[in-house]
Amino acid sequence: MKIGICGCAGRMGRMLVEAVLDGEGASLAGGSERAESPALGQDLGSLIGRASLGQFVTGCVSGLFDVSDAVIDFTTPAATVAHAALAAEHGKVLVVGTTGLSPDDEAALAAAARRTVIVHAPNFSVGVTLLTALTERAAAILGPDYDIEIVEMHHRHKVDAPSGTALGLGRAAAAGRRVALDQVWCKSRDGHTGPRPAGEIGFATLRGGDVVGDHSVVFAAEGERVELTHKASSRAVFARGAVRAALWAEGRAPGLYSMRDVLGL
Ligand SMILES: NC(=O)C1=CN([C@@H]2O[C@H](COP(=O)(O)OP(=O)(O)OC[C@H]3O[C@@H](n4cnc5c(N)ncnc54)[C@H](OP(=O)(O)O)[C@@H]3O)[C@@H](O)[C@H]2O)C=CC1
Ligand SMILES: O=C(O)C1=N[C@H](C(=O)O)C[C@H](O)C1
Repeated sequence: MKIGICGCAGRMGRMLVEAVLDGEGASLAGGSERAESPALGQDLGSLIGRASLGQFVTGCVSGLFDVSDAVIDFTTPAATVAHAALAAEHGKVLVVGTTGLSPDDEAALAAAARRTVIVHAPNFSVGVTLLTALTERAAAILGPDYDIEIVEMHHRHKVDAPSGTALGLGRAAAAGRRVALDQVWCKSRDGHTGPRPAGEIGFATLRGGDVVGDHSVVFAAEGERVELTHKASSRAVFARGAVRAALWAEGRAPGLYSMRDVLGL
């Protein structure tokens, strides 16, 4: 499968170029950056510290879709929405890792997924996908006596909060309790908050240094506490998962799929 990478010069973009080059069944179709990017014209091999590939960072994303069977996009919400429309137009698989999408952005992805295959996940690691499934089950089993708090820490460059993964874990916990997350969430606390309302799902966000991505789901009751934790120490786990999702997507019916679909969880 020929795979193109949008945002190929970014932290994840470079990991994705490596994962495609090293992935069985995958070959690199090319990589794009925004039209004004200083990375345009750079060799994709040199970009990741390997031998030259004779393939260069392009600003023509439509051309990238032309030469790809699947495109992987870890960029920004605005870019992802534009790429979803292009994927639908070209009938190509799109794998989206971008987080911080607004409800309108999510709706745009869902609309594009009526015409093509889109796999969208806030976290493509196998470990977090399992953690998400476990969180849903734990929330259902433990019930309302256990207060749910989700704690995440990421590197100082991260621009969205809470992380997409934290929100995904919150959604899973809410599903386990058969409630809608946006009816019960508390995304941050400050000042005289009063006691914790029953049924709330709380979030705490830490930022600093080079932390790749830590997530914990805490179930706290009177007399005991259960904590489920995942720590990523390399972005390679996200990149390998995204390539796995692209290969899985080949030949599927149009629709919006998740990493849980890819892993059958
Ligand atoms: N789902 C998952 O498993 C994971 C998701 N993420 C998410 O992926 C996203 C990217 O993260 P990260 O790599 O750290 O961020 P970076 O800022 O390092 O990379 C984003 C890249 O996208 C580029 N870009 C912006 N607009 C466009 C465009 N229109 N076309 C092509 N490229 C564009 C940026 O260029 P420029 O800097 O010039 O604007 C940059 O090179 C974030 O939303 C993050 O939360 C991260 C890790 C795992
Ligand atoms: O921005 C990041 O780096 C990450 N973002 C994703 C998120 O928002 O959950 C996934 C991962 O934890 C790294």
